[in-house]
Amino acid sequence: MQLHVQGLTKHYPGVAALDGIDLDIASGELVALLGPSGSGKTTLLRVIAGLLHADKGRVLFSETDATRLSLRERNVGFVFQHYALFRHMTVAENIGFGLRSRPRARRPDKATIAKRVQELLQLVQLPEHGGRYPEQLSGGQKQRIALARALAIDPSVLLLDEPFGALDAKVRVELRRWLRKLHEQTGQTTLFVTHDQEEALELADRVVVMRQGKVEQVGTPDQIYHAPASPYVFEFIGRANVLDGRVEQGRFQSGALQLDAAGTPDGPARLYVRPHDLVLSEPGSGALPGRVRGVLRLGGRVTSELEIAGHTRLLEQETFDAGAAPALSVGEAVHLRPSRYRVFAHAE
Ligand SMILES: Nc1ncnc2c1ncn2[C@@H]1O[C@H](COP(=O)(O)OP(=O)(O)OP(=O)(O)O)[C@@H](O)[C@H]1O
Repeated sequence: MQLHVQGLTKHYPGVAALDGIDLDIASGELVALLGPSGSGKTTLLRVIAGLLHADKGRVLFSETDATRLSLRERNVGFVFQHYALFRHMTVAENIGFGLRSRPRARRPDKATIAKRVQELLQLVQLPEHGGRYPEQLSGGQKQRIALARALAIDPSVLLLDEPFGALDAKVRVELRRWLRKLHEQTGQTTLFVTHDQEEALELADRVVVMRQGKVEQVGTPDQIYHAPASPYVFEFIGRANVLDGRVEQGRFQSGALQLDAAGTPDGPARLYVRPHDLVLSEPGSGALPGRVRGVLRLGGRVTSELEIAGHTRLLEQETFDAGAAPALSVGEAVHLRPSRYRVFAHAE
């Protein structure tokens, strides 16, 4: 099932939670909605689910206009961070709930429901847990059961709102890999809300970066990370070194540094470089002279904090291979060049 969102707008007093959102999700895609707190992720998910009505705009499931349909009619599956399982029901009863509560004409018989529940328990890799009660499960197991419950109704789309947000870091990482595998098995069109960049980049086919009720960029994890469309995306997605300068006739200049910046208009500009895209180079090659302020080793990663001469900003250099890391020492003079970078015009 495809999902289309057209011109969705939702205002609360003094805030545009959604400000003209357009989005097209292909059938079978796993898309992450990524943005800081308050950017409108949950509001968008709730409007798609039919839990909340937008002021303007449309939601379509393939060709069907779902804008006026109720939650039940939309037949979406959702899992929220705190959408607890029914405590008084066993795991199996929880999973079968959506099917049991269908109108009589569309309700499968008991044996069919039991078979479907068992299939789903297998799918979420908890085949022996059907008779347990939610309180007898770990946090991660509860969310896997919540996912099984959401899948039981063969939903048109699966909507997940920070489903692993309440779990500790190690379990989160395990579950996100598990979810990716599960998605490959089910092929279910899925929209996944997170404010964790790593989670979005690792899990999703495409990432939608949101900012103040608007879509800032849509792209594959690679595009979002390596070709961010704006300074906002660059700084939100990973670590960034920022250097002020100017673009003149398609070249970015900052002190001795000169780089190609074709496509960026002449005038004040900013250079954005990921810490691992900064490399040591020979002096006199138009590279930036700097001095080592500190060296931090964390496992196999060495992060060097460098002060660039003539600039107050600190740049960092890191390598993931400690063995190959140049042995920088504090106070040492170095020269640096970005191997990969983006230049954006910057209003002074
Ligand atoms: N019921 C409401 N009444 C008033 N303002 C609201 C309401 N719900 C959301 N908002 C506002 O709308 C904006 C978007 O909120 P939303 O919960 O969608 O953001 P979010 O990106 O999901 O944030 P978080 O990651 O913190 O959940 C915020 O500024 C929020 O304060």
